Amino acid sequence: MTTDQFTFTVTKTDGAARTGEIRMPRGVIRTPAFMPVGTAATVKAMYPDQVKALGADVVLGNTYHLMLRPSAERVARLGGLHKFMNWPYPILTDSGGFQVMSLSALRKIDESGVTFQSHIDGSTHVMTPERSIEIQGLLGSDIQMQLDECVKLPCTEAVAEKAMRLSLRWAERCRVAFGEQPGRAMFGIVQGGEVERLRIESAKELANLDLKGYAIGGLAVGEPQDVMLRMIETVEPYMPNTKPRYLMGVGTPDDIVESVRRGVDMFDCVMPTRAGRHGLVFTRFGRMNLRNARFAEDTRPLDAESKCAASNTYSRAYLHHLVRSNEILGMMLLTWNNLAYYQELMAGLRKAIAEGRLEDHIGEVKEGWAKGEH
Ligand SMILES: CNc1nc2cc3c(=O)[nH]c(N)nc3c(CC[C@H]3O[C@@H](OC)[C@H](OC)[C@@H]3OC)c2[nH]1
Repeated sequence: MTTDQFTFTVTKTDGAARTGEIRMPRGVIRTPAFMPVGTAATVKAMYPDQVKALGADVVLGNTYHLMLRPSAERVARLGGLHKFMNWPYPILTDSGGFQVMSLSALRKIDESGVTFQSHIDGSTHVMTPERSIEIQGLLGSDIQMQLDECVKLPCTEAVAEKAMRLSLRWAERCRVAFGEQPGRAMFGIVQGGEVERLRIESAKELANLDLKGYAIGGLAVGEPQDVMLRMIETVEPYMPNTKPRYLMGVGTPDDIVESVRRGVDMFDCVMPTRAGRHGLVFTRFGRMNLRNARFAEDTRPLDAESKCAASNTYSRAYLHHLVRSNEILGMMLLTWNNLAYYQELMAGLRKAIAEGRLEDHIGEVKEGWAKGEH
C-alpha cells in the first residue's frame, strides 16, 4: 500500500472557515497559513531561521525570477532551492506566468506557452506548461503551481473566457508533465476574471483533474475588495473541501481575515515585506507609516506586548530615524515586525476556528485596528 506522502486534513470548521494541516516529507503547514514571499531565494531582509521562528511553515520561491537568475539548472547543480537558501522546510513556487505578464516584455502568448524577454538582460525565453513544471522540479519545489494566464482586470468576458480555457488546457499539460512526484504536489489555479459562470466552470473542470490543491488566481490585481470576496464566495462551493484552497497574492490583514471567513486556507503577499522596507508597519492597532513626523519623539515601541524583539524593544522615534535615514536596519526591523504580526494574525485565526469562536475573534481584531493608537 503506497502511503500518500502529501496529505491535507481539515481539523476543525467554523462556518466556511477551517483549520487544517498539510503534511509532506519536508514538514507540516498549519492552515490557515500565511506564506512569506521569497521571490529570488530569499525573504528580503530576513534570515531563514528568523522566518521560521516567527511561525512560518512554508515560504515562496518564484520560477520566473530563478529561471532568469541564477537559472533552474544551476540551482539544481547546487543541490536545489532548499539547500541553496538554507530553508529545509516546505517551499511553494509560482509557475512564472503572472510575472511574465507583469514584469517582462511579453512577446507572445499562444497555445504552446508564452515567449518573453527577460527584464534583466532582454534575452528571449519560451515558457511552456511543461518547461514551468520542469523548472519547479529542478528547484525541488514541494508545491508547484500550474502555468496559467492571469488576465488584468477589468477585461471583457471574451478575454476572461479565452484565458480561463487556455489555463484549463495548460493545467492538464502540467498534470501530465508533473507525473508522480511522491511528497510533492501540483496545484491548479481557478481563473475566470469577474465572470461568475466562468469561475464556476474553471473550478469544476479543475476539480475533475483530482489535483492535490487548488488556488484562486486572477485576483488581487487591483479589483475592489468586494469583487474579490464575491469571486471567492462564487467558487468556494465548487472547490473540493478536502483539498487546500490558496488565494494568490492576498493580501492586507483585512483581506486575509475576510477570506479565511469564506474558506480560504493559504495566502501569500509581498505586503508585509515590501511595505516594511518602505516604513509601513502592521500592528494589532492597525497600520502606521513610520516616515510620518508624528513619530519623531515617540518613545514607545511598536507593540510592547508583542513577543517579537523588533516590535517590543525599539522606540518608534528610533525606527522613524532609521526609515528617514534609509538605513538597512530600518528595513530589517520593520520587515521582522510585519512578518511577526502576520504570523500572529494567522495563529489567532487558527486558534479561534479551533475554539469555534471565529466571528467573535474577528470582531476583536477589527476593533483593535479601528481603535488605532491606544
Ligand atoms: C499580488 N496579486 C497577485 N494576484 C495574483 C494572481 C496570480 C495568478 O492568477 N496566477 C499566478 N500563477 N500567480 C498569481 C500571482 C503571483 C503570486 C506570486 O507573485 C510573487 O509575489 C510577488 C510570489 O512569487 C514568489 C508569488 O508566488 C506564488 C498573483 N499575485
